[in-house]
Amino acid sequence: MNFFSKYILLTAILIGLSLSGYMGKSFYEEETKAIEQDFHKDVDDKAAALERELLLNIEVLFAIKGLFDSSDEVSSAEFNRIAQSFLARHQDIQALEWAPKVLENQRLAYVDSRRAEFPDFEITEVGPQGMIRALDRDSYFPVSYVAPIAGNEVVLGFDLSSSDKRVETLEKARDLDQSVASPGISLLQYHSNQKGIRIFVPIYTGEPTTVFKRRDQLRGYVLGVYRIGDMFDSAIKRTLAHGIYFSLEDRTSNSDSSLYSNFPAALSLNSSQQTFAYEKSLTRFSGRQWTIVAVPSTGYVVERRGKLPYMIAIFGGLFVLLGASYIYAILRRSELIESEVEQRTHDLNEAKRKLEELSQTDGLTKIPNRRCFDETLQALWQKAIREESKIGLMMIDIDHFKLYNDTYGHLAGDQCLREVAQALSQTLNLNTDLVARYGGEEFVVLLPDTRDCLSPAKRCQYNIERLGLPHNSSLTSEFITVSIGVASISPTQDSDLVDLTTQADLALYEAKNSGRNRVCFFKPKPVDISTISHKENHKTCAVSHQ
Ligand SMILES: Nc1nc2c(ncn2[C@@H]2O[C@H](COP(=O)(O)OP(=O)(O)OP(=O)(O)O)[C@@H](O)[C@H]2O)c(=O)[nH]1
Repeated sequence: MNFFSKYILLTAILIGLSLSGYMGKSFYEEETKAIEQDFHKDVDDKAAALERELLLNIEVLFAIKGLFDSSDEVSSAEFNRIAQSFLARHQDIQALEWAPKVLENQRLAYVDSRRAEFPDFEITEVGPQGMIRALDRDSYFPVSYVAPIAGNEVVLGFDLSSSDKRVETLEKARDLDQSVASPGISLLQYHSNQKGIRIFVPIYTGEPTTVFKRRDQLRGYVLGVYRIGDMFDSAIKRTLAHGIYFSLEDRTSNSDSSLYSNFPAALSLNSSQQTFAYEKSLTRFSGRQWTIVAVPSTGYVVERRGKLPYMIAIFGGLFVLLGASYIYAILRRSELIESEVEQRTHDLNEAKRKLEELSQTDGLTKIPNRRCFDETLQALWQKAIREESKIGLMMIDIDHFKLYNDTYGHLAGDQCLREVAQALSQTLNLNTDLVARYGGEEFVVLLPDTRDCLSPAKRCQYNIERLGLPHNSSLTSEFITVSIGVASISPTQDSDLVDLTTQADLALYEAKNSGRNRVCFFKPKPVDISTISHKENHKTCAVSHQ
């Protein structure tokens, strides 16, 4: 597999995996948004339920206010009767109370009148050691009626105006003629371990329309004490979703005050939960601004998480890897086929090369054959014409070879031919010269660009005789000898290639006729026969063309 294919495949895998991951992530984010919307809706539902609960509770106070508005003297029994009917339906009310305005000069008479019902009755306030008789002041707002009395006995006679902060709240309610809620308060004195709020509703004589008249005509306050935890729980029970952690904050003033929380003590929020954290402010009521802070539990999120994003990422990735494996297998297979084709082509080329070599080689002597000689001569001829160079040709014939065969046998004759061919090949420079078997016991040597053909011819004649191959029946020598005809030509466009072989042949003929074991050189015009002796017994002749 080449680098480019690998690079493309790897890039495709990376892109595929990234896309799968991206799609999985997109689905996951979409799912997160849907869960977030669900969560907001659930919290909004609960906030609305709490608002309804609060309104209902405030309505209870206005219903009791109606009782006081319709009568100047509401007895303890009347108050208890209506209060009990509300308490039966509102489980989150700690107490419903009536606190009339009592001036300092009315204190004794008032206390006496209340003692008719409660012998130990006293106007009280919180002292350093517990409840004490209220200190003297211009006016008091002692809790006269309490329903239910059980569990709330301690607040009977408690002067609401014994704390400056509370006085502030009372005066606000009085001046505005509205219900006003206190900040979160401890309900320990009511034997409750949760936080609560008091909501005060002012009661007047008649219907005062100005602040001054309200201050003047104030009769007292109807108040409700509410357990915030229970109120919150009963509101939550009316909605369906579970698994949400809530905390209720009073954000009326700048400093937050926690009124209620169902967060587990050791809860540490993970990043997913923090992502979903949501705050919902309730409609302002009785002068207070409450806010719900909500965080889903891990179960809430897990319950709503589907497996689709993971499936998309995992199966997408697997699909990409499978696809890539399939493509890899196909590429690998085509690569194997390609390499097989290459190997076969190589084998074919090798076989072809060998065939060509065989077709150019003589089977017996393993030197180039006649065909090779003809083709080489043809090529050299054209080259010599272009380069205006010479070509030399030797025709070498073993002397009395028939007699050799007859004497030593045909197989020995074959061996003799091999040795002569080898001697010729070793004598000449095969890088430039071509030694070939011309046929039978005849050899040719092509000498390209050679001015002196005679010297190599004589070397050949000498080296073959020097082989010392015995030839007892030879009429020329006791050893194998050769006759050599040499011709040399500078070819032109007008000259004929056959001329060279003819001339060499004529020279060979002359060598044979003039006694064998010699070199004859063809001369184109008559010349004097000159003898150039390499060794004394190596004869050379020249033959002129007639
Ligand atoms: N052993 C063997 N002999 C061959 C081969 N080719 C040709 N011959 C023999 O070579 C001999 C050539 O004989 P001739 O043409 O009469 O020539 P010669 O006997 O050498 O006589 P001159 O050439 O005149 O010296 C023949 O007897 C062929 O049979 C071959 O491949 N192997």
